Amino acid sequence: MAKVLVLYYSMYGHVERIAQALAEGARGAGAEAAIKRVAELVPPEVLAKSGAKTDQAAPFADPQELDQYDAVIVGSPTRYGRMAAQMAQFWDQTGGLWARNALVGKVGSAFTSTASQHGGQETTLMAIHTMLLHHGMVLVGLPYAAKGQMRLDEITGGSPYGATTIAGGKGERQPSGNELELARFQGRHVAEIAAKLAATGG
Ligand SMILES: Cc1cc2nc3c(=O)[nH]c(=O)nc-3n(C[C@H](O)[C@H](O)[C@H](O)COP(=O)(O)O)c2cc1C
Repeated sequence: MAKVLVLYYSMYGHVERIAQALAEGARGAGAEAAIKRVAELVPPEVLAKSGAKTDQAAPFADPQELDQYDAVIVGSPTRYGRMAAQMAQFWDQTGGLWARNALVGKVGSAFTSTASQHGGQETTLMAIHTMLLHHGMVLVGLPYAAKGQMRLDEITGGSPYGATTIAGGKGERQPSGNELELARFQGRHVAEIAAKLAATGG
């Protein structure tokens, strides 16, 4: 059974919801899936003023635990077309893992949320991919076999690089059924590939 970590940062809950769907998908493929988040860097009074969702059930991850998983799926809201500082700061503490090649050959995957439809989802996903490649991870995206990403009858996230959602300028839009289904597909796909790699000792 593959061990999958869905590792996320979410200020307003959109990325958190996609993280849950990814874990559901991974569990559906027989994996053991944990959902954890990274530490907040914004002061509590600023968070309160900005209406942040502070009640998130996921425990905080320790950067040193990443080598315990067969796959790590990394999600961050898009900030100026790249990942949030909270997520980058977490990975900036993984130099020791990098130095001993601890994540080489494990599966890495990415997901994100933007306010606007064309607000930089792919650049964020690929920035996460770059980071995962530096660790020697094997990238898994969201194949077009997940047909929901071709939909044109409604506004939808989802790209071959990973699951996404569109939150709206005030965070008023929640992940749609289609976006959650795409995230479940990605979670299943990651778990299946991680299980195959683990079975071959990869
Ligand atoms: C500093 C900052 C920069 C942002 N940059 C972008 C951006 O480049 N493109 C975009 O569409 N949304 C941008 N947003 C909106 C966030 O992506 C949005 O709040 C997030 O996707 C919601 O996800 P969450 O609920 O998981 O926090 C930005 C938000 C902040 C606070």
